[in-house]
Amino acid sequence: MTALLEARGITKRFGGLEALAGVSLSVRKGEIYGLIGPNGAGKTTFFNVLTGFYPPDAGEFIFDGQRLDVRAPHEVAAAGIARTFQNIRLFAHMTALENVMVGRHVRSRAGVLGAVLRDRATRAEEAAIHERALALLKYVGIEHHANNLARNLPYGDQRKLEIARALALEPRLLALDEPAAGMNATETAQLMALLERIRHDGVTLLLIEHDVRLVMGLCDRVAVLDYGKKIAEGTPSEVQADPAVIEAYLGGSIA
Ligand SMILES: Nc1ncnc2c1ncn2[C@@H]1O[C@H](COP(=O)(O)OP(=O)(O)OP(=O)(O)O)[C@@H](O)[C@H]1O
Repeated sequence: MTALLEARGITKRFGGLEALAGVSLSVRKGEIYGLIGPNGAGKTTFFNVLTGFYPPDAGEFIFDGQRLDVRAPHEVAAAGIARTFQNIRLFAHMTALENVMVGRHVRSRAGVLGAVLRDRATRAEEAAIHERALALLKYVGIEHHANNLARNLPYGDQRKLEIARALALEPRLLALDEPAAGMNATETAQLMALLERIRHDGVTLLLIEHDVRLVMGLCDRVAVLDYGKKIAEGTPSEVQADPAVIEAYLGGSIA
């Protein structure tokens, strides 16, 4: 399998703190790749550097064979990478449907002028965006919430809505920061089925997750970060048995 995303020596410092110390890893096309590690290990920082929130102090990302040169978060979306956040970031006062339509507009061709003039081509594009947004809500299983305000959705459904909005960008890589956080067992099981389906439909997944059952049950490979360094990489069972990993998790088993 070829690499979709390669991180080469990614380093990020905050003052004297090295949050990422030369992290290299490679996510293959079509796999579900987990990024795990204790609190403060640098996982979210890795996502933030990947998605243009912070520039790296050293290192580079190669995406689908090309150097990823992003200076702002919207550029990474155009390159084919979408993400969700640890703390849900939805437009709380917009409906579920509108939240997904906003994501979709990044891919629209009408632009600002078209939106102002609202010519026939623009109206046709709007209708298509509306259709597609509805289809995405259905895909993640929350079409019944289309006209409800995002903030009124149950927590697990807000997480699914975030995923629908990210999918509206038609990413080749979907980066999920703790997608199961705050979910109960039923919601987590539904989420796992959804993530499998997304992968099956051709999107590569990179996810940060603390839920061990989800990581072990879903990921093809995982990398373990500890104090900004990659200390292990392999299949979930390989990593689980790695002494350095057990040590990083304070001497306990991570299962
Ligand atoms: N903007 C920032 N300014 C200063 N320090 C930061 C910043 N962002 C992250 N850090 C620090 O970098 C380190 C790595 O943080 P990060 O959030 O990436 O860890 P994490 O592995 O995602 O942890 P968690 O599992 O708790 O979310 C931490 O020590 C954190 O305090």
